[in-house]
Amino acid sequence: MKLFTAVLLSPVSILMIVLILLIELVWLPDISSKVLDERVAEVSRSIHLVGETLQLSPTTSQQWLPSLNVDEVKEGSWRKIFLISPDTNDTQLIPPAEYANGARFISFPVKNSQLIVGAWINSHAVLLHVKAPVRRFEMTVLLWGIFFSVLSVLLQQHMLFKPLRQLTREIDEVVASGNVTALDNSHVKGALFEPLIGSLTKMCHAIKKKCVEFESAAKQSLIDEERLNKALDISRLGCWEWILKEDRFWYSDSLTSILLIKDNQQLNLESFISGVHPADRSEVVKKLRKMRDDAQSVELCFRVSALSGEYRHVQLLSTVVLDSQGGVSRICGICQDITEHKNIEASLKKLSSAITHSGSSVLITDVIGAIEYVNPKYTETTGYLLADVVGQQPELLSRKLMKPDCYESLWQSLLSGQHWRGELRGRKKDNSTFWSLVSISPINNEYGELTHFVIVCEDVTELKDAHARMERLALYDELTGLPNRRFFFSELSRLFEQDVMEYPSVVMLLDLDFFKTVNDTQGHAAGDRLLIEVAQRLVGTLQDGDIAARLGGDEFAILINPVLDVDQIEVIAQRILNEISRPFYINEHELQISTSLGLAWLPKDGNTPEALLKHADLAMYQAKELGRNQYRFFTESLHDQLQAYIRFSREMPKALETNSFILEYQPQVSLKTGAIIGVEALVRWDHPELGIVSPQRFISVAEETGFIVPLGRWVLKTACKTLKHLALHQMSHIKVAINLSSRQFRDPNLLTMIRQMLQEYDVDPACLELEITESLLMHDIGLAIETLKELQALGITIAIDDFGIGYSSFNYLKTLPINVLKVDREFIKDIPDHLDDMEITAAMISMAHRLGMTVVAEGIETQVQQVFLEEHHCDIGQGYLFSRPIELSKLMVLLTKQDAK
Ligand SMILES: Nc1nc2c(ncn2[C@@H]2O[C@@H]3COP(=O)(O)O[C@H]4[C@@H](O)[C@H](n5cnc6c(=O)[nH]c(N)nc65)O[C@@H]4COP(=O)(O)O[C@H]3[C@H]2O)c(=O)[nH]1
Repeated sequence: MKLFTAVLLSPVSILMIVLILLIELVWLPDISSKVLDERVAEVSRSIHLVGETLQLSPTTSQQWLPSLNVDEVKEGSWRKIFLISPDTNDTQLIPPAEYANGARFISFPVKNSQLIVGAWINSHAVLLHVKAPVRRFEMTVLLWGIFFSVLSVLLQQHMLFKPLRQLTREIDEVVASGNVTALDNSHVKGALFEPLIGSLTKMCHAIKKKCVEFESAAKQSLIDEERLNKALDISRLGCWEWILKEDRFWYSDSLTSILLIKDNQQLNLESFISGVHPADRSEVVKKLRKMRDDAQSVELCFRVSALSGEYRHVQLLSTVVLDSQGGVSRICGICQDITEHKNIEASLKKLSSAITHSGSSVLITDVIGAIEYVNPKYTETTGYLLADVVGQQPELLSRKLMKPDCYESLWQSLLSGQHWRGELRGRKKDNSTFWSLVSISPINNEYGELTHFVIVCEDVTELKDAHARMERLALYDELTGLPNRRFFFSELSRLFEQDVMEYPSVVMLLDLDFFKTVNDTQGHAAGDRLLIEVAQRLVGTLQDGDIAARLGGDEFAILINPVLDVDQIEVIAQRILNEISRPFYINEHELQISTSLGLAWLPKDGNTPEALLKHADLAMYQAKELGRNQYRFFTESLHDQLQAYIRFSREMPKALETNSFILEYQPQVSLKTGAIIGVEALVRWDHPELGIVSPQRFISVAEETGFIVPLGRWVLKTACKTLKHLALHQMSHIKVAINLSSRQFRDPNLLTMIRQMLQEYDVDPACLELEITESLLMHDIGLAIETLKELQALGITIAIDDFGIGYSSFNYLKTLPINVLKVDREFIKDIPDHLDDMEITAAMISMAHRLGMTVVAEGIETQVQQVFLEEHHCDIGQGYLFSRPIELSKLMVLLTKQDAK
């Protein structure tokens, strides 16, 4: 069909069709008409000849010939020609008789015998004659035309369309593959297309080149876009546009995180404003409206907040875009996250305010030390305003007021970029000088170049004065003016550092007997006065070069170095004892005290200052134990005591765990009835190596180490168990007294512990007696009284132990909540030999009774003592005369026997 159309539409076919159409429509009709006319003329001539032949008068004939009506009738392809006599009006058709040359001649008689000659000419036959060669010609032309058309179409197909299709396919493939340079022309045959292919290839290369250019431009544009986005991201910047007509905001991606909005969130004025921090909203709305209404560009700083509570500071810069009528159509601008700037600004503000309001003077100088800034504190301290000193070098850094080596080291460290700190002297506007603790820090810029110094000065003039005072205080006792413990210790240490000691030295330690009581009864001022006078007397007993120091409280130390005459030491010691035991007159009161002296030789009695002092201390305690107002030298046996101390303090906690402590009970007998009415619980230590150890050996150690607290708890618990045991055996009238040391008494848990114990063992508090000593009351008398009252409120009885041996005073005793007074064994033991003791004992019993107290006499060993006490109405007796301390089982036997009586 395609081929047919191609052939039909080929130029040859069209030319041929035009030619045939011309022949058929123009030339053939014309020639046919001419041939037919010629034939008619010829037949007319024949008919004429027939007329002549028929002898029709030529005239006549000629007359009628012209009038001969030759009627041409077209009837089918025939043409009839008639020759009619002029007179004849009536014509009758007579069928043709003869044909010749396409004409049929007829003759037929008509009315009046006249002849009518006629002829029919078969025009079809005539024209056929004419058309036949034409038709042949046309046929020939048609055939050749078709031939050439087909040929041309085939040639076109072969030479034009096929390569063209191939080329098209190639181009399609290239287009599909996108590889413009890959045009393969090997399949495209025909020289016709070579220029085209050449041009196409060129075009491809040109396109390729353009593509490459385009691609690289596109790549570059992508890179540029990415860079731009990165730059926007890094600078925390975004673009935005407010399309007013639609009330819609367009914004760049980077703004999502800046404005804390969701990805692709549609924004209009309302939703945009809803993201603004509530406190900033009204201002933002006002400014945006102003922009819109007044076509003004504005700059806005505000906060945006997210639902999470997070908020950021942003800065909005805008410009208005006008439409053709001059109205504002859009507002566009940029928006930057300035949170960090704001934070930095805030911290800078803080820093600046801190510097301005700093309590220290702050100066900022340039790199050569010229002042650029001073804060108000500097002005306050020195009197200089910024205007007075700007551009000048601070005096602090000048050579004038600094030692040369200090100046050198300061500038050396500063110029090497290091911080410097030290004390410098400055000068005020009034020319007076002051001391500053100066801290100088070099400031580098972002390139690491030294640009400034920040100098912070603390006025330490007062501090320096105080320091000097403190140094004095650090080495000297403020009250007495004597060297203090530190001074004494360092002097002692200095001696130990000597390699060879030509002469020995001696250390004396002393503390005042009953000083605490003086303090409590006469007041602290009197106590202080006493200490001052003691110090003066001590110094008075010594020679130049000897050191008397106050170690603290009522404790003094003396260093005699060197000791040229060993025998003289005892003389000095005795002199000291004498001096201290001389009465003191303070506030018009006569005070009599004594002291106990402990002496240790250097280097014999200690390898270190600590050991030497410890040994002198031990000797002093021994002097105290031996009755005070005496001196003792350190001996090896004292050293043994020290060793025991160390050993006991280590072993006691374990002993408690292994139940190595035992409680014994010493009966207390009513001197009226002779019946046992109570017991004193006394602890012992059943030591695996030492056997039964007396409390006199370990209680002091336990007190010093604090172990007395758990040990005391154990004693109380055991005593409560015993009380419960006694109650079970119907002996609930028997009281148990336990000793309470001062360390236990200061334990804040004491009351709670006692309450719990009483409750746990269901003990009647009235059966429990707590024995305290006077020394226990010395620490904080107010607190002690309060505690005792609380214990009494529980129903517990309080007894004061060892009464009479201290600075006991009935005046003082009456203020205390005490139920029982125990007269110490010291007063009993020498009855009846010492009249003094007997008188004192009698007085004590009598006074105690007046104060409503029960009196217990300790250490009764003889009948005489018992009788004496009974005579003086002592209530209760305790001592070996009645019983030694015994274990519970033996006590039970004793009590059972008594009950049986
Ligand atoms: N020469 C002689 N001595 C007599 C006579 N009658 C009693 N003694 C002894 O005198 C001491 C009386 O106890 P203290 O004055 O409370 O003196 C007690 C007390 O202060 C303390 N102590 C004992 N047990 C405890 C305790 O559980 N806790 C506390 N904190 N201290 C305790 O140990 C000190 C000594 O206790 P002990 O060695 O048991 O010595 C007991 C006792 O055995 C006598 O007729 N002649």
